[in-house]
Amino acid sequence: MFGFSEMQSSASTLFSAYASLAASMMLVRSMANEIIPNPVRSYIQSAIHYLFTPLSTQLTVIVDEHCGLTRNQVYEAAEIYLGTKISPNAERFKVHKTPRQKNLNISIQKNEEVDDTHQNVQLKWRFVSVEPQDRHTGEKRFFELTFDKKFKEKVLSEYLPFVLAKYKEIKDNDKEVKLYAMNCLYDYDEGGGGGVWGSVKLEHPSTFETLAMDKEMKKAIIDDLERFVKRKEFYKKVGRAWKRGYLLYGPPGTGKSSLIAAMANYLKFDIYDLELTNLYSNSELRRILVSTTNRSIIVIEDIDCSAEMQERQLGNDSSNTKLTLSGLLNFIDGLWSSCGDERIIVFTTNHKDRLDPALLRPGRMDMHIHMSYCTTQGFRLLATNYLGLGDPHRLFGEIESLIENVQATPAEIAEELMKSDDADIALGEVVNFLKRKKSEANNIEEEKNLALEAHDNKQKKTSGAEKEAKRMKTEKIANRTLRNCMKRSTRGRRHRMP
Ligand SMILES: Nc1ncnc2c1ncn2[C@@H]1O[C@H](COP(=O)(O)OP(=O)(O)OP(=O)(O)O)[C@@H](O)[C@H]1O
Ligand SMILES: [Mg+2]
Repeated sequence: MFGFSEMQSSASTLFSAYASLAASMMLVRSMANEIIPNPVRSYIQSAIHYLFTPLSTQLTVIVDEHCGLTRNQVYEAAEIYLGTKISPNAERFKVHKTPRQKNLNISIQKNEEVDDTHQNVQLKWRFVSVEPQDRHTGEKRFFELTFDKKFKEKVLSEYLPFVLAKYKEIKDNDKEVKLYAMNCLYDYDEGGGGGVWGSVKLEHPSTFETLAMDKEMKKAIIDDLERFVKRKEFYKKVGRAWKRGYLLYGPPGTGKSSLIAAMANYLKFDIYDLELTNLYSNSELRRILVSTTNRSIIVIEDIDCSAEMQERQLGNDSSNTKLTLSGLLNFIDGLWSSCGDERIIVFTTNHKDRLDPALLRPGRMDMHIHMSYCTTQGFRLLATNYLGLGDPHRLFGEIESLIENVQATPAEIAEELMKSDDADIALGEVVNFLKRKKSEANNIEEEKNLALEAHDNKQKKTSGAEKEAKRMKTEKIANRTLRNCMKRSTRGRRHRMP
């Protein structure tokens, strides 16, 4: 057993040992502080810290709201994307909408967390907002994305691009398609056009579902559009401007303008309606085209009527002071592509045969689309759309056999179908209309035949003497032309003689 005095002495020994150890430690530390330079010291400290801290398997990526002065796209994408991932158990979230947006936007609250899974990778997002430190700094907002370290590559190369693509999809869905026109009283504050163009919301309800046209042609157009929007890299690789040209031709009322609206609604591209008759020079045309935005359809309706533009001259002959077809073709051929991407150019005409051959040259307009008179297939689609018919109606057979022999446009058929909600009445109107049209066509044909017959008879009556006089007159003219040509060529040779 230890007595009290023994215990006292051992405690004091212990204390003095501790005191001397502490003193030597302090000495060593102050010596180390003096001998070992600062950077080496902090390296040793962090190495010791690393050795004694349990290894974390988690990695956190910070997605700041801004990168420099511009907004970080990944942040914007995360904000919108996470709105679609809010769990049903969430107790709070934010909702907002601007006048130009179609749908409500949902986003997460400060310090809220959202779990996500992508190809078996578990991810946790957290929205952090730091209050401003002083008057000069704003609120700092960012997302933290945490996941297992071993998926770092997968998250960076697959998951985040996936979030960006989803964001684009959501934005595109929310986008309002606009129709821009020049020198009109539309809203000029909408941006996109630098004051040259005014815009209104495109209210045209036409879609590929409502469009009556050859099924295969319709599919070919949709496939072509889809291929076009997906091929950014391809166009870059082959050094071509990322644009596509369509020529739509056919009689009035066959759906050319409706097809353009369907394309715009399908791709969510804005339409720029370019009225060439309002333009007077190539430089004006260039200015107008440069101020159109990406992801748009530039439309020139009735291009055959615009062909006269070649005649319109202003001032002298230099290429910029008059508007020419070649000026327009230069832009189409990609000279202006450096200031735009993802453009579609559409020309429409009622008379393909009247177009300048330069417009029809291969490679200029990528697709020539014929919008034809209503076919039986087209009629079925219109009847289904307008009357909501599920099964074939008893009048279909009669209408279809009439349609095969009459040139009626989808616009005309649609007008008849609109006359009543009652299928029997509306389809009866279609039958009457087609019959009327057929008899009109027969009458015209008859009149034409009669006129031809009369002409033939007149020809036959022309006497032999008259024929001989005509022949001699033609021969005289031919001889005179030949003499003139010979005179000119002799004169030309004389000039060139040394
Ligand atoms: N192929 C079609 N499918 C569905 N509806 C059509 C079709 N063609 C015409 N229509 C109907 O007729 C209306 C007029 O057609 P649209 O303006 O598209 O014809 P267009 O070919 O552009 O005529 P134009 O040569 O006179 O400009 C459309 O609003 C639509 O209701
Ligand atoms: Mg039209």
